[in-house]
Amino acid sequence: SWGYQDHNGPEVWHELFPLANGDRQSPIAIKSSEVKYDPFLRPLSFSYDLTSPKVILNCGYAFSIECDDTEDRSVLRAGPLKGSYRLRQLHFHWGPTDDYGSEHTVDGLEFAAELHVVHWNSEKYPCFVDAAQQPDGLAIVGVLVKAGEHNSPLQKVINVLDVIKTKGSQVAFTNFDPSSLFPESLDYWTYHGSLTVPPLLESVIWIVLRQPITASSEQLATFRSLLCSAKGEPACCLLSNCRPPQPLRNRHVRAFFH
Ligand SMILES: CC(C)NC[C@H](O)COc1ccc(S(N)(=O)=O)cc1
Ligand SMILES: [Zn+2]
Repeated sequence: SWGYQDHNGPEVWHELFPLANGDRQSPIAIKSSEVKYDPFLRPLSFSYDLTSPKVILNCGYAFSIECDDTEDRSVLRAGPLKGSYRLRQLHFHWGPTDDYGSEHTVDGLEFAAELHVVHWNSEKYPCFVDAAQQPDGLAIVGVLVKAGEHNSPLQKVINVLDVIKTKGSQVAFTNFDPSSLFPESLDYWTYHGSLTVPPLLESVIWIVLRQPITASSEQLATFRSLLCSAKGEPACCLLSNCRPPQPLRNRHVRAFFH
């Protein structure tokens, strides 16, 4: 199936997933000189319940912290959004070295990694899978990660990665506040895009925070020690799981700040 190697990576995803060549694909290259300040955009408002996260899972193409989204306990509101979006999961993308690995880029700058905090429109749709089929179904907060200082809230996540080395493994993971990974400034850019992995559904209101967070080189190296192979298969390290920027086509990026 699809992955991030030459034979099954982003350059060939269109063979199985025609949306790969769609007109609202993600990620994109953000050019700060071409964004438009929108005075009608509001500050982001989120309220996360520490007990929403339940398990951390190696899904083969990343690791994700899966949350209990059976009720509105952890939600994202305001910003560019109409209504309330419920927290579903959070995960990271990274590269083979600290020199690149983010999915969104800013003025040609690639960051070492990128955090995605995934929410779905629980006011309009009954569940994540339905919402993921709708143009306003998902809201994903993207946080750029640059190599630098050790990140202590992130260390809580990194400490369990050795227990979920192989694809399909999972372990309990709770009492965690996803906003502990956010930078101090909630300034953001926003645009309409897609999932950045197959099925590449064009259902995402992207909210990319301007201020990166940091992680140490050692912390970033731990991401790359995860395996995309299952237990008993020949070991294959997940060295990179970032999709390159996609054509902007007929889209504008709006800024909350100016
Ligand atoms: C049935 C489909 C919707 N299943 C989707 C699957 O759970 C993966 O969900 C996701 C969710 C978010 C992202 S990203 N990188 O755009 O934030 C990628 C895949
Ligand atoms: Zn992602």
